[in-house]
Amino acid sequence: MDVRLPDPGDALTGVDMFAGLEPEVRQRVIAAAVPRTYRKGQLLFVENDPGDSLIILKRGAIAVFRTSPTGERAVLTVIRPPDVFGEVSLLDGSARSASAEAIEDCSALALSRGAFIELVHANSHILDAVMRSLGALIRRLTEQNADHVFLDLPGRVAKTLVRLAGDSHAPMVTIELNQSQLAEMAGGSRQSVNQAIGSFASRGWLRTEGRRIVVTDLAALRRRGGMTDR
Ligand SMILES: Nc1ncnc2c1ncn2[C@@H]1O[C@@H]2COP(=O)(O)O[C@H]2[C@H]1O
Repeated sequence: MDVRLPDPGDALTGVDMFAGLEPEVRQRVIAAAVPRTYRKGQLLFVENDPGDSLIILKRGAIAVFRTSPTGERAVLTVIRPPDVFGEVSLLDGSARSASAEAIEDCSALALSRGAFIELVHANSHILDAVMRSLGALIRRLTEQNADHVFLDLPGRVAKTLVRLAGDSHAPMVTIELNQSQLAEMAGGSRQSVNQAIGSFASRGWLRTEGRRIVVTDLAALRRRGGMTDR
């Protein structure tokens, strides 16, 4: 009997930017990329560093953040695999637009600027995907701007939690993020974010378990974050 095993995939499986590549080009990307590991708490780069590589995250989680002159952090996003980041400085040849820190132990592949630019020029699929990823970044920035104008802090906390829960349809979703990281993402003080979390917990929308937040009513958080129900 002919038994078909599931396709084990490769290092680029699931990464939108490299989807639809011919196998030969795909192999060239993998061959050009250098494996990297980052320990939890390790800084990958800080804003204004020269942008020398694109990072393809295979395992772990990375916080992308900016730091104010007084040292406060604003987390712009948390990258989880399979995803790519660090493309902005490679494309415009400028310095890193934000800093990146491993918030879990990570493994990744780093593609040098030269290899990335060569692939973008040689391959219309990659060019399309790069444009899609820049479009997505611009939409995200527009939404973040609007949230800061139109939502109060509990609304931003609710929306941040929904975003972190991803596309889950499960009745309960566990988010591995402590309250300071959540405050950095929602753009508020720890104290006011704690108050918002306490009020959501008292309504039965979530519960906290140490460094985790277990969301029990995603629909209620979606409504509080001004998001339309699916
Ligand atoms: N506001 C943001 N939201 C999501 N990702 C971002 C944001 N700003 C920067 N990044 C990512 O963080 C990276 C920092 O390095 P680069 O500027 O090379 O490329 C950047 C993007 O990949």
